[in-house]
Amino acid sequence: QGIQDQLGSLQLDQQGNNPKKSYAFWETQPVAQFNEEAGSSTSVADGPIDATKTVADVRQEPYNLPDSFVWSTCDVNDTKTVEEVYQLLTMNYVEDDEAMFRFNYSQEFLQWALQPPGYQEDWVLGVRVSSSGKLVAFITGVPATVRVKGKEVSMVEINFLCVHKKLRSKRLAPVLIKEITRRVNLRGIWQAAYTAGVVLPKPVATAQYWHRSLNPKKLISVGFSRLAPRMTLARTLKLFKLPEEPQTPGLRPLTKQDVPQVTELLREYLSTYELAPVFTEEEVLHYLMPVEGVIETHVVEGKDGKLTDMLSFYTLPSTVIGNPTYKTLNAAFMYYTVAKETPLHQLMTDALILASTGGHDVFNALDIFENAKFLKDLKFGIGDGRLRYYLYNWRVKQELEAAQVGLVLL
Ligand SMILES: CCCCCCCCCCCCCC(=O)SCCNC(=O)CCNC(=O)[C@H](O)C(C)(C)COP(=O)(O)OP(=O)(O)OC[C@H]1O[C@@H](n2cnc3c(N)ncnc32)[C@H](O)[C@@H]1OP(=O)(O)O
Ligand SMILES: CNCCCN(C)c1ncc(F)c(N2CC(C(=O)NCc3cnc4ccccn34)C2)n1
Repeated sequence: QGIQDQLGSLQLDQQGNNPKKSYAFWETQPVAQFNEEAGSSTSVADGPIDATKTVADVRQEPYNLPDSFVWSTCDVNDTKTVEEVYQLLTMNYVEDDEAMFRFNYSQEFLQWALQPPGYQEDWVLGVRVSSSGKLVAFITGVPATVRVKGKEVSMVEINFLCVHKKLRSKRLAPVLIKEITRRVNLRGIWQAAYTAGVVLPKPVATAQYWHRSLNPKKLISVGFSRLAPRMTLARTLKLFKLPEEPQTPGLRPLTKQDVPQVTELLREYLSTYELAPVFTEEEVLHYLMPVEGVIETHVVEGKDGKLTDMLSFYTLPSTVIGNPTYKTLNAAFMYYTVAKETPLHQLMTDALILASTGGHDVFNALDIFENAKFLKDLKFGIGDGRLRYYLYNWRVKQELEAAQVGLVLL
C-alpha cells in the first residue's frame, strides 16, 4: 500500500504520466512539453515544432564526447561488429522493472532491423572507449515514411538506445540523441518516431502490452506468469491448449512473388490509421520476407491466387536473469496483420498456433490496431508494460487512442 500512496502523491495521470517532473534535456528539444497550455496546442495545427531549417544550418562537426570516448559507426554486416553490438545489448538493454528479464535481440535480428531499404551506416552509431575500443553505448536510426493524421512525413525510426550499465546517469544519452539528430538532419530529415516504456515529453499515444500464454508451465517456472487462484497447473494447461495445425485454408508462408499483392493489402489497411508507416514494395520485401528465428509472415491465398489476408510476428527472446533452470524466454511479438476476408479471431488464432508450434513460450501484442477486439477472447492477459509512442519535431494536437495507431517499432 505504501507504494500506492507514494504513486498517489506523485499525481500520475491516467496514462501514468507525471506532468510535474522536470526534463532538463527534453525541455530543450523540439517536442511537445507537458506544461504547455492546452489552448496553445489546440490552436496550432499539426506539424513541425522547430522553424524550418536547411542542411546548411546543421552543425558540421560531431558533438563532443567525454574524454576517452570516441564515436564509432557500426557496420552490422561485419560479423565482429554485430557481435559487439549484440554483446552490449544482451547485457545492457531493456529490462523489466524487477530486473527478471532483459531483451536478447539476436545478431540476425539486428542485421534485419538495421538494414532496411535506404539505411545509412552512419545512423548505426556507437561510442567506444578510445584506449580499448570497447563498445559502451549505441543508438540507431532507420529511414521510414510515416503518415501522421493524413500527412506523409519522411522520418527516421530511432531505436536500440543503450548505455553500458557502468556508464549510466552521466548524461551520455542526450549526447547520443543530439549526435544522431545532427546526422539525420545532415540528410535533410527533420522528424523521428520512437517508442519507449518510459514517460518522456510527450507521448502521442500510449499502448498497453497483452500476453497470450503458449507454454504456461515454463512461464510460471520463470516467473513471467503466476498460477491463477483456484487453478491447478493441469487446468491451466487445458485452458491455453491450442490445435497443432492452423485452421485457415490457403494459409502459407509469404514468398517473394506475393510482395506486390501484400504491399497493396497493407497500404490499404494501414491508411485507416492516424499513425502508420507507408510501405514501399522494397520495404515490404525486407520487413516481411520470413527470416528463420527473426520474422515470420503468412498469407491466405484464395481463389485464382488472390491474397486475401496476412499475419506476421517477430521473435524477440529475453534472457531470464539469474534463473538456473531456464536461460531464455522465447517471445513472439505481433507485427503487421490484415484480416480482410478471414475473421480476425480465426487469423489471430492461427498466429498463436504458428508461434506455439514454432517454439515460442508467449505471444505479445499491444492494444493498437483492432487488437482490443480479440485480446480477451483469445485469452491474452494484460501485461505490466506500457509502450509510449513519440514523434520528434512534430506536434500532434490531440493524443491518439491506441486503436488509432498502426505502427510497430522493433
Ligand atoms: C530528426 C531526427 C531526430 C532523432 C532523435 C529523436 C529522439 C530519439 C530519442 C531516443 C529514443 C530511444 C528509443 C529506445 O531505444 S527505447 C529503449 C531505451 N533503452 C533502454 O531502456 C536500455 C537500458 N537503459 C539504458 O541503456 C539507459 O538507461 C538509457 C540509454 C536509456 C539512458 O541513459 P542513462 O540512464 O545513463 O541517462 P543519462 O544520464 O545518459 O540521460 C538522462 C536523460 O535521458 C533521458 N532518457 C532516459 N531514457 C530515455 C529513453 N528511453 N529515450 C529517450 N530519452 C531517455 C532522461 O529522461 C534524461 O533526460 P531528462 O529527463 O533530463 O530530459
Ligand atoms: C523501442 N523498442 C520498443 C520495443 C521494446 N520492447 C519490446 C518493449 N519495450 C518496453 C516494454 F515494456 C516491453 N514490454 C513487452 C512486455 C513484456 O514482455 N514484459 C515482460 C518482459 C519480458 N522480457 C522483458 C524484457 C524487458 C522488459 C520487459 N520484459 C513489456 N517491450
